Amino acid sequence: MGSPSLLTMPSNLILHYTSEQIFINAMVLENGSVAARGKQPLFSVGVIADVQYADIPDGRSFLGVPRYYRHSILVLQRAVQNWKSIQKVSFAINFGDIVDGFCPKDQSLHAVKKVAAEFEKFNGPVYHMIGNHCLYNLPRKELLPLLKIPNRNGLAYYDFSPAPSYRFIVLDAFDVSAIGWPEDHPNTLKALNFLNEKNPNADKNSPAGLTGTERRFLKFNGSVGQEQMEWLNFVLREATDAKQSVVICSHLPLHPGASTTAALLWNYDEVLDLIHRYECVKVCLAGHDHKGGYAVDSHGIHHRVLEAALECPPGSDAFGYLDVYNDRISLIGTDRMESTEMVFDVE
Ligand SMILES: Nc1ccn([C@@H]2O[C@H](COP(=O)(O)O)[C@@H](O)[C@H]2O)c(=O)n1
Ligand SMILES: O=P(O)(O)OC[C@H](O)CO
Repeated sequence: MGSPSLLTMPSNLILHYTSEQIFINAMVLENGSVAARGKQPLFSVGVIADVQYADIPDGRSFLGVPRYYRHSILVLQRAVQNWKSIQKVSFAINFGDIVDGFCPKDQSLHAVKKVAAEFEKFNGPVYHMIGNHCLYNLPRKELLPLLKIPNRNGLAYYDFSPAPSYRFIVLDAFDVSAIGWPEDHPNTLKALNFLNEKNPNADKNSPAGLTGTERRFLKFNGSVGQEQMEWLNFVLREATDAKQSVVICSHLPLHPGASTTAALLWNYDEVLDLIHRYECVKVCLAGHDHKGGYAVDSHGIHHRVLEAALECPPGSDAFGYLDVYNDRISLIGTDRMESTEMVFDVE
């Protein structure tokens, strides 16, 4: 990138420009002072959710919403091209469910590798998280190395700091879950006991008879276990001490205002209680609830659930990128992914 130059044009606008980009950076007010305007982001991040690729004919969700299993990888390809064309996008986050549960099991490994290879065409790091559909296809011990997901004893939670003033936390929403662990694993047994207690239906994926937020007690969801909660508390304290703003990423949504109740993390309430003890969390991003959603909670935290790539009719798209500033994160969506401006207070 060339070194920035200063122009004045017209008389009250100050432009910084480089050979690659021109942006309005400040405006001279009538009293002669200079107001910051249209600042450059600290960094930008590509985002996509629920690709759910499978080499099978189009289908529908249980509720009848069309799903385009072969087209979704084309959406991912266009997302990667888009992120590559925007030079400021320095890394990307995939919000889980890269391959669909209907993928024939003898093709699972090939399908996961094929989607992972598309992400690798991006010229920067890609941070993945696991979703229920990933776990229908491959056990954790195969999946995590393929997606290069950092893990502790198979638990896929981690954090990273792309700039001194920011910390990203990736949760493992299927920590206590009836999918993905061996049948006799303590977390499988804990999850099955929990579902038996909370969901009276023979099909534990059915929310029939459950009301309000109880509808989340479904087998295709999961929860953050105790060890992960302790880690989350530790990272939030560290981020607070370092005066960092935190973005939490999870396949399962954390707030009922931003998601259908049937898609929520089982213990979303406990996670919210914990993050509300701190002031560092500014934005929570998720996938899983394909139609997408947005809400600001009682503590001013923005919850944005991303629209799914899987449900894009051929030729349409759902991906985006985040422009990250000190006091706001702008999601710039393409096509079916809505743009969202998330403004927050910083100390
Ligand atoms: N209202 C619903 C929604 C879902 N199910 C069950 O969940 C499975 C997965 O649903 P999809 O959203 O992926 O189509 C589905 O096969 C049903 O078993 C349900 O029972 N009631
Ligand atoms: O991505 P799926 O197929 O697990 O569906 C999740 C549901 O849409 C959540 O409401």
